[in-house]
Amino acid sequence: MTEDAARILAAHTREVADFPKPGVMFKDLTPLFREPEAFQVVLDDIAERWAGKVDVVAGVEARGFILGAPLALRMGLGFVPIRKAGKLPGDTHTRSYDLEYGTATIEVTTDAFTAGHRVLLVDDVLATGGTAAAACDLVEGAGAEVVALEMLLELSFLNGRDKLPGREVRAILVD
Ligand SMILES: O=P(O)(O)OC[C@H]1O[C@H](OP(=O)(O)OP(=O)(O)O)[C@H](O)[C@@H]1O
Ligand SMILES: Nc1ncnc2[nH]cnc12
Repeated sequence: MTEDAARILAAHTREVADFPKPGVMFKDLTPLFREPEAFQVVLDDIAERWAGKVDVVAGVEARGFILGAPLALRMGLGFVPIRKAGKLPGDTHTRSYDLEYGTATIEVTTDAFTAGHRVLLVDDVLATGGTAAAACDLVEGAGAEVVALEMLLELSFLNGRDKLPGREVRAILVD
């Protein structure tokens, strides 16, 4: 990420202690999402990095949608929603995983990806890495290739990258 984009991202992150559970320091990116000029700088940074190198953008519910859909449009690509369990109609692939503050199951429809498609996977925060690892598994189980992950923020003390060996992960490291 360019220094400009990283500075803007840091300036538009709000920290909320003890949310959603005691002991968790929540990194809230809604200040970024509600400032169009700042959000555009971050989207442009990601779009320029991956232009011509990916075929589709996928994002994880819910905050990955806020980032992924405008990014995909900006890149002239389609967007695939990876949703929490029970929300998508028809046949789905499913994965369950542990979160910093609970457990979750995510799904994608079996017709979402074309075999061999190069996927850019996006979300707002990499914490334990459970969501990202499960999402990679889903995409690749569906026959597509995860080219890289754009996560905006990475919580350094949770070592989420350990669950993503060999993956290209772009994110700003935060405490
Ligand atoms: O690295 P992990 O420990 O897996 O955590 C990261 C995930 O947690 C948050 O989503 P959350 O599940 O809270 O759902 P939301 O987007 O609906 O708020 C965040 O947006 C990531 O998807
Ligand atoms: N501490 C945190 N802040 C924001 N999103 C998260 N997702 C998982 N852990 C999180």
